[in-house]
Amino acid sequence: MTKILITSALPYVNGVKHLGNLIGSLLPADVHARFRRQIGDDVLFICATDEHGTPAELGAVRAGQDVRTFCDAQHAIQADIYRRFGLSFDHFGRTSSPQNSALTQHFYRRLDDAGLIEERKLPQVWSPTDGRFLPDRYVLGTCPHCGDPSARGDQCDQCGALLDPPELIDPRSALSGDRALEVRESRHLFLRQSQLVGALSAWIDSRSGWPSFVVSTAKGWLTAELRDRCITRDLAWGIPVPRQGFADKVFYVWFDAPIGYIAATQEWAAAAPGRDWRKWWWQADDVRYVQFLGKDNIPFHTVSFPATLIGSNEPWKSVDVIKGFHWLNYEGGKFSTSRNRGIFTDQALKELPADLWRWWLIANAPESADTDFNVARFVADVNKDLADIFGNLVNRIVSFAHRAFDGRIPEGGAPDEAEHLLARELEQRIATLRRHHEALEFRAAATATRAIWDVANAYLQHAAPWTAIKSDRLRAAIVTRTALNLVRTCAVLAWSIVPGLSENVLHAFGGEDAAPRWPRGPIADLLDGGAGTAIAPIGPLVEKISPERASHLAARFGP
Ligand SMILES: Nc1ncnc2c1ncn2[C@@H]1O[C@H](COP(=O)(O)OP(=O)(O)OP(=O)(O)O)[C@@H](O)[C@H]1O
Ligand SMILES: [Zn+2]
Repeated sequence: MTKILITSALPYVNGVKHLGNLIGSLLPADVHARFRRQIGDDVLFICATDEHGTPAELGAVRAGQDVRTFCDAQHAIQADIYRRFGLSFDHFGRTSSPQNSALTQHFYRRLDDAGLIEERKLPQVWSPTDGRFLPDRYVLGTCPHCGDPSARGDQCDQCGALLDPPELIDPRSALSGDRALEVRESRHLFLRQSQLVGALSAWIDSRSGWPSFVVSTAKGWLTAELRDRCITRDLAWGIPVPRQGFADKVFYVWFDAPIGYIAATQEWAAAAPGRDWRKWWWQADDVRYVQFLGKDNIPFHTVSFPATLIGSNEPWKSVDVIKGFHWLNYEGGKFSTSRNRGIFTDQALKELPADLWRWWLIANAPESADTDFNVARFVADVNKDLADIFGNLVNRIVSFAHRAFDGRIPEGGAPDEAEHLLARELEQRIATLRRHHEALEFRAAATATRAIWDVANAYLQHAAPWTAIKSDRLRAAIVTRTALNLVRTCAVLAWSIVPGLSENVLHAFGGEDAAPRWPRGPIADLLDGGAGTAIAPIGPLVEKISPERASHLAARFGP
């Protein structure tokens, strides 16, 4: 049994996430966690909302709430959506927890003791009207690189440039619109990442199994002149900086957010007796740690956070594998939260069951390149894969068993050549599927899952128990028994990707396992077993998306 720690990039607290966020981090992490539980590994799957920083403060201002109240509500909204999407976190925490505050201050002290923190004076934008410094997104203005007039102090969404507020042209306050801004000096703390280039390079070289673009992005940051990173901000909302002269400052959100993986594990441990977070994070050489994220998060997880962990000189667990994703784009353009472009997770669930989205996203995960979401393709793929192939398979054999065998797995008859062939083929295909899951190859895992459904359909079509029953009841019995077991096996194998659909099937077979076990032992025995088991009727497993509904989706979410 392997101990597997899985974390997904922390969704920012501000607002409902879109399908791009889902496939770029949360969903593949869930599929992997489920698969690992199925093969009997000891899994801990941790996530949290990332709650500090200026977008949360500004969101609260817009909502007319204090930041804590705003974050409480936003966290609850996201937690509910992820539960309905079937994301099986062991804990979904919050970076605004007391645990994260204590731990972030601990890391700061360790880094300071190691000589890796430096105080510097920085020019910062000050608003006389607001009576405060305006970091990051508190300043709006024109991008100095592309001239876009809607750039924010931390970033230009148009050209992607990372910015500092004083660089903006025609700057104004996001709070009051004040244009009479001044630049004043303010003291800040820097994490001296430049001192750690050697250690970070050696650390990256000691890892394996990362997608090549993750490695090259990480190395790109290390070979380029690695800049020391400012880890404090002139804000009120955030984790206080325990240092003289810093009473009105907090840590920068990107300093405390990844520490939140550990803090959320502490929250998990505090929630029930007998749980020990140290087993996962402290001298945890027996743990395999896999992180899931979208490509813009790579530098923070391959440079900044490891710098914090390594710089602390303590035996913290660092990530073994970083599974990065490219972008899921939407109908030829970008998903955009600020422009409300694309399909958002709450709307998706109002339209269709979670598993339809889960299936398509995993089958089309942007693993090796950016991928486009397109409503027409989505409808066609889901109808074919889930309704025509998987759903039809289940309905045909279960309803036949009810017509011909009283809704039970029939007894009698012996496996013939067709069943032997089927068992051999399945044995190989299950091994292939398992290899893809282990290698974090999600598209290939979906393809291999669908291929098994195809094999099952072909067997059923060819062995045709509805014909056999007219002349040879024993032959019809063995085919029905085989096909029912095959359907159950298909459901078990697909569970990590489409847990809701699979559980509908497994419950009909009387299965109640929290995580249905991956097939063990000879497949031939599995296919021949279970005689006498009653199977509850299953209605249509997947309702096909009708042309009317497809037009509605296209009209609502089209380009
Ligand atoms: N279009 C996308 N495709 C794949 N992954 C994405 C996409 N957009 C964001 N992500 C990933 O989603 C995760 C959560 O991101 P976060 O909540 O911080 O939103 P974000 O990066 O600000 O995205 P946006 O600005 O589009 O809302 C991150 O790992 C990020 O890389
Ligand atoms: Zn720009």
